[in-house]
Amino acid sequence: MSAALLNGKELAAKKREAMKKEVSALIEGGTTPGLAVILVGDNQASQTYVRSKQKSCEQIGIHSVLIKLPEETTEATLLTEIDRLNEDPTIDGILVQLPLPPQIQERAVIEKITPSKDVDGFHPINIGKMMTKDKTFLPCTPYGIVEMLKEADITIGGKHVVVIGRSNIVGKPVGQLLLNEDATVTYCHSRTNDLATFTKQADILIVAIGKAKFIKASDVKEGAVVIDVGMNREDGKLCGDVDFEEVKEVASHLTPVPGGVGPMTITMLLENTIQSAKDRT
Ligand SMILES: Nc1nc(=O)c2c([nH]1)NC[C@@H]1CN(c3ccc(C(=O)N[C@@H](CCC(=O)O)C(=O)O)cc3)C=[N+]21
Repeated sequence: MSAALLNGKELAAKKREAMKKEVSALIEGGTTPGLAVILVGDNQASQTYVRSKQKSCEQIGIHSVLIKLPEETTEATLLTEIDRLNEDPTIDGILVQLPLPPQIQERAVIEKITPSKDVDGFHPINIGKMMTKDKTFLPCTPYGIVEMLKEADITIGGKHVVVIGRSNIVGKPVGQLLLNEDATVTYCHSRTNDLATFTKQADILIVAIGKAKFIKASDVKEGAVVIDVGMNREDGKLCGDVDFEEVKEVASHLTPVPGGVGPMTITMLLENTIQSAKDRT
């Protein structure tokens, strides 16, 4: 058996084509969506991601502003910068690239962003709204995963979803979003005993643990849908948390890395920014 690929790159391109038209119409009506990205320090991976976000904005006509701050920036300086952007009427979305240097508290920064411009969906108010299924900005990676499942006509309701990883940006919210879609959700993590017992029960397996090729064919039920959120660099090559060559023989659907979840993450960031511009009062 060979799994069907869940092609995130292709779906991202399709969605961005539609967004381009939407942005043109918004600009026509006098509203140019604007995204501000703040990058503190010169982490190599972060610079690459930020460049990719900017390029994507450009492609579809979103106005993007990059604010580069030095590694030694204090928390107070960053908070002041965020406040300025909170008040800036040309900015609909604010993204502070994570991780931050150790002298800056992530929590304080996320809470400083006004919830109506929190296009990452990381603010506790927006997390709360997601839990209660109120309208809000959904975190981009989980949102992108749900969009990919829907595009492939994969039923979520009633399915057993097993999530490996419990981060605030991927594991926890992706489980919550799929619960909102009536899945039965199990969370596993680094302290789970006998992990394979759980993974083998998954109809939909979401892997976000940050260990290259960690999930093998023997961990996966025949016909399962496998979503690989991993982004590991192995001698310059990008590689997921799933052993692709093995798992493609047992899964019914599988996301590649690169070209799977990653491009959808950025696409949903653009979507949230457009939504925010539409909500401008
Ligand atoms: N405030 C904040 N929001 C984020 O959304 C955020 C962040 N901080 N910090 C870092 C992570 C990581 N992240 C990625 C997004 C897209 C790809 C992506 O498009 N990857 C391509 C490959 C890229 C390559 O070749 O390096 C792919 O999977 O095909 C990867 C990683 C967003 N993050």
